[in-house]
Amino acid sequence: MTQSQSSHSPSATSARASSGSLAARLDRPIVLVGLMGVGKTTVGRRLAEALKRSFVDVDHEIERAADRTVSEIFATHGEAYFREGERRVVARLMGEKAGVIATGGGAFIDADTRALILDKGVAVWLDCDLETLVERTSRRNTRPLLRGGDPAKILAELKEQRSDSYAQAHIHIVTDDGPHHRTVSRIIEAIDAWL
Ligand SMILES: Nc1ncnc2c1ncn2[C@@H]1O[C@H](COP(=O)(O)OP(=O)(O)OP(=O)(O)O)[C@@H](O)[C@H]1O
Ligand SMILES: O=C(O)C1=C[C@@H](O)[C@@H](O)[C@H](O)C1
Ligand SMILES: [Mg+2]
Repeated sequence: MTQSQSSHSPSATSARASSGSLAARLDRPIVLVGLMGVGKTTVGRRLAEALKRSFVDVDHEIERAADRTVSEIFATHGEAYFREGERRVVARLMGEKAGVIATGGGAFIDADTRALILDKGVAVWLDCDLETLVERTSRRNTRPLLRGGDPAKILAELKEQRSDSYAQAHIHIVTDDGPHHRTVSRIIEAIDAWL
């Protein structure tokens, strides 16, 4: 979509209008949670732009601090070590100025991390169907949990195991393959209604 089409579309206009009021009223970080490939990083960055807030991706923060990729951390130190780092990074971010935070897919499953996010932030569960997750995560081989077998089966199991935890988020958004600005608008409207 071109810039001029986007700036004249009704949903882009309504995203701008409601982002103004939300930016003034919300004093907590917006924390995106949900399964691998649902779009937390992609949508989170655009949401932050719409709200003129800072954006932090927890996976990227961990990689920066460790000077290693997520895959290397899993391979060298194991998942428990990664979760500890994840908990520490989320705790630090939740104490900082209100911005937009994209978590890694497993962060909200850890009970301590989840409690912190629910206490100090507004948790938004991004959700979509399994086929879409399988297709999107197949584009890059950066997710260690999907390497141990059939990614479709692993994602189905994770969806089953994790949905009760994700459902504790303050807000639930079922996304589609539509333009990102539409998802951003829907998140802003849902937070406005929640406030
Ligand atoms: N609404 C969307 N429509 C089409 N493609 C999308 C959408 N959202 C995300 N994608 C694509 O899906 C892939 C995965 O998205 P992204 O990395 O943002 O997921 P994530 O939720 O951050 O995953 P992880 O938990 O592994 O960090 C990317 O290639 C991204 O461009
Ligand atoms: O769902 C998960 O547990 C993960 C998702 C990714 O974002 C990374 O945090 C890591 O690959 C683990
Ligand atoms: Mg991500």
